[in-house]
Formats: sequence, structure tokens, C-alpha cells
Amino acid sequence: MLLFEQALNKLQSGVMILDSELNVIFVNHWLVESFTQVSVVQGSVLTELLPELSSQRIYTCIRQALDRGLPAVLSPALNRTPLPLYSKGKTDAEPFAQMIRIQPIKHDNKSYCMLEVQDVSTMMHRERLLNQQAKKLNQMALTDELTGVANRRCFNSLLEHAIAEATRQSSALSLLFFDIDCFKLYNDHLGHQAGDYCLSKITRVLSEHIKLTQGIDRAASLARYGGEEFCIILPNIAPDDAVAFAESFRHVIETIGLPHPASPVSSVVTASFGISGFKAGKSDTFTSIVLKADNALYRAKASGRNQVVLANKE
Ligand SMILES: Nc1nc2c(ncn2[C@@H]2O[C@H](COP(=O)(O)OP(=O)(O)OP(=O)(O)O)[C@@H](O)[C@H]2O)c(=O)[nH]1
Repeated sequence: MLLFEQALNKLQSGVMILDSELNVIFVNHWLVESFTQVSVVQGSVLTELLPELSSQRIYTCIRQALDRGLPAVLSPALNRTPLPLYSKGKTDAEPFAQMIRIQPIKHDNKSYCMLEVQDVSTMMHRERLLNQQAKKLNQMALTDELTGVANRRCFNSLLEHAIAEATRQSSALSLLFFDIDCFKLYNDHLGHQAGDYCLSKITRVLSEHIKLTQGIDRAASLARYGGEEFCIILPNIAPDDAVAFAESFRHVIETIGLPHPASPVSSVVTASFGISGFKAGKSDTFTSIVLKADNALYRAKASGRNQVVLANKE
């Protein structure tokens, strides 16, 4: 027995044995030292030292172990700090996060329970960091680095989701593709850095405009499809009605007034738009509406640029 107690006292985790009156029959050194604000020793009555426990889940679990022989685990996700346990030398800080196992024990026809307590604060801290990093990586994987809008991968899942919603609710959906006019000339004349600035400025202004325009669903999204080509998903808007919105987007880009000295279209940066739509029950698919919007954009380019073209309703 002595050897057994000595071993328990060397643990870097807590062990406490209670009888059915909640008298502390045994408590190891680690746990005594972690109760920095109360003196829990052999012979103490736990609920007298810590009366607040009576209204907490740990008390219910201890009682169930003693009265009904039921084991329990208090995980830190739901019960972060069931006991007022503190790391040595850190009495002002929060109690550390704990994982507590409660085991019923029967001996000589009497009921006891054993509490095993682990300090899981380091593990929880690591888990929090990993979650934050995972969130950041996920965000990076879905965001275009230059402009901060959704990237192509994100666009794919946004459009798939929008199509599924439009199908489920038999609602309208428009897809806009737009492309900066003569952007190669812009880069050639003003430099790649100015080109980068132009792309981020346009997306910033347009994002704000989309957010503030009445009649546009909050689920509308702007994404970079690739290079200087972007797309806008407009849920709950039929392609015919999307024309007016696309005209306003085209106008917003023109009104930013970024000088484009080499453009044969205008003295400022402009963009061309193609629109297609999804209609539930028709043969429209993800690929077909992307293709139609892209073809409409191509026609806008071929017809002189800085304009909006609606895809044929075939
Ligand atoms: N600065 C900058 N340029 C880019 C970026 N991505 C693509 N481009 C440039 O965009 C230009 C696209 O050129 P084109 O596809 O010929 O199109 P365009 O000159 O806009 O001609 P139209 O589309 O027919 O009006 C290329 O010169 C690319 O290098 C980028 O992230 N930053």
C-alpha cells in the first residue's frame, strides 16, 4: 500500500479517492499542490471545502458514481475547469483546463469513487493554435491573394451551392463574367504594379457597390476567375434583370476613372460583361452556364468592349 501511495504521489496528474460522505480518503501530492486556494487533505470533506461544487455537474457525476456505480468523464470542451486548480505560482490566473475521470469503486460493500485529474491546458492551447492555423489556411486556400476576393476554387463551390439553392427553391440565378478591357496594353504602358493596383482597386470598389446595391441578394459574390477575368454570382435575379445590374457595375468601373492612355476604347479603364443564367428544370448545368457567360463576354469584346451582352436563351 505504501508503495502504491508513493507511486501515486509521484504522478504529474491528480488522484483523489472519496467515500460516500465525500470524505477525502486519499489525495496525491500533485492535486494537493494544485488546490492552491483551499487545503484539501486526507480527512477533509470535499463539499465543506468547496460548497460551490454542490450545484455543479462534477457533483452530480460524483454522486452517480457513489450511488449508482456509474463512471463519468468531464471533458474540457464542456467543463473547462470543474475544480479550482491552478498551476504552481499562478494563483491570479484562471484555473487550468482539466480532464476528469470519475470511477466508482466497491470495497467491503462500501462505495468509493476515484477522481483522476489531468491538466490539459497545454493541449487545449495547442488545439486552439491548430484551429486558428487551419482556419487561416482554409481562408488562404479560398481567397485570391492580390484582390482579397474569392478565388477560382471558391467560385466553383459558391456556384455549385448557388445552383443547388436555385434548384431547391426554383429560384432565379444569374452569372456575370467580366474582363478588364485591353489589360495587356495597360500593363505594357503603365507596368505590372499599376496593373495589380488596377485589379485590386476595381474589385474593392465593386465589392462595396455590390454590398450596397438594393435588390442584390446578400449571398451575391464576386470572384476572380483568373488573370483579369472576374465573375459575379447573383442569386434570385433572372438574367434579363441582371442586365441593369451589370450596366451599373460597368459604369462603376468606368467611373473609378483609372487612366488607360493606351486603350482604343476609352481614356479610362473599362470592362466588358457577359451574362448567363440558370433555370431549374431546364438543361442548364454548372458547365453550360459558365460557358454561356464566357461566350457572351467574348461577344461583348468582339462588339467593341465596354459593354454588357446577355447570352442567347437557347
Ligand atoms: N498586373 C497584372 N496583370 C495580369 C495579372 N493577371 C493577368 N494579367 C495580365 O492581363 C493581360 C491579359 O491580356 P489579354 O488576355 O491579352 O487581354 P486584354 O489585353 O485585356 O485584351 P481584351 O481582353 O481583349 O480586352 C496579360 O498581359 C496578363 O499578363 C495580374 O495579376 N496582374
